[in-house]
Amino acid sequence: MSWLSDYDDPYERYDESLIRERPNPKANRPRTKQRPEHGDAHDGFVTSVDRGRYSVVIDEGGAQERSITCTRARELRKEAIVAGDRVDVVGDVSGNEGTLARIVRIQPRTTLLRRSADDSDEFERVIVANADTMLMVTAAADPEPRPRLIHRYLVAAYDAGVTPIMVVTKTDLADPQPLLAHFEGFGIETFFSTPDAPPVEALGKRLEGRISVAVGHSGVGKSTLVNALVPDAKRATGHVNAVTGRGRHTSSSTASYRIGGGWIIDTPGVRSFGLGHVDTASIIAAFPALAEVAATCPRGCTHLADAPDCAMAEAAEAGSLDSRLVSSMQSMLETLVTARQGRFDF
Ligand SMILES: Nc1nc2c(ncn2[C@@H]2O[C@H](COP(=O)(O)OP(=O)(O)OP(=O)(O)O)[C@@H](O)[C@H]2O)c(=O)[nH]1
Ligand SMILES: [Zn+2]
Repeated sequence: MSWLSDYDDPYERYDESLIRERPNPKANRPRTKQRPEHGDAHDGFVTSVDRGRYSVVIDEGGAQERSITCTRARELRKEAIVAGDRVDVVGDVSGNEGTLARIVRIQPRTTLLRRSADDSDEFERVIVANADTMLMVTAAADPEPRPRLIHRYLVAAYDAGVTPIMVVTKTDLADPQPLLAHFEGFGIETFFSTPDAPPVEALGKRLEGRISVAVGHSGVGKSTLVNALVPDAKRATGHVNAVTGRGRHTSSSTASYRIGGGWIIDTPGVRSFGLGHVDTASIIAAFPALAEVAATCPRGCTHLADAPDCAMAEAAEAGSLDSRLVSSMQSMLETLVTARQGRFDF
């Protein structure tokens, strides 16, 4: 069979029934059972996906760490395999020129970052698996910050159980505080970056050992930041790199960079974050204190600022909930509702 018939959308389609079944709402469990003949499989980490070919790192962190190219077993045809996935691999795992191994199993995921194609579309695509951190890059100016785009990132992160952290670049050009005021209630860990002082040390330490997914729209300085954090990342953009598999399709493919014992996954899949699939309750659940109060809201409460008898708003008023958290949440939910109504887009 030609590999062309195994073509993958880079943000592969995902069978929603899998999500409904998963016991842990923040992750999914692959359906495929490990077959006995794959007992000798190797552990791998998927760094990029390109047209049915997967770049997979074998012996991660070991003396023989290497990147190999894989295809996937026929029984996994309907499964989305994305950067960040940990997989079982069989076949020729030498990584020698021209060799091709085979992914036979997706290991259970801790998180799954998803998006829908657009805000009215409930069909989900998987972007990145197993990320524990979302590195949101935004500029204080040039381009103008887009608080509602950041709401989108946050919605996707909270929904997936991924911790968002923010890097505000270009603080040499403008005061970042007005932007940050939009999210102050969420208590997001924030770093600042200028060309003279990229937060290499502090951020490097924060990302050490993590799987981080980098998001940010064009021009905010994401590449500049990643290059500062990962000195050989630049080389990775110029030619096909052994670890990242990044090459010809630099602008349209996912790249994963080593940072300490962790990874930064930079993917174009997050440029547009359709929110059609997101359920309000799963975002509120990211804040247990909020979720507890929201459970006592009138049935079908939107929790928006104008919602009648919203327990969240009442608790903020009474001082039993952080009013900044409630107002940040109200404003983020407003973005979600507005987006769903098709009243704005990016
Ligand atoms: N003044 C200032 N300029 C910056 C800063 N960081 C990046 N830039 C400039 O902003 C421009 C865009 O930076 P990039 O790193 O290419 O931005 P990007 O987010 O990767 O954008 P794409 O490559 O389109 O995805 C470049 O001209 C950078 O030199 C900063 O902190 N301050
Ligand atoms: Zn409410």
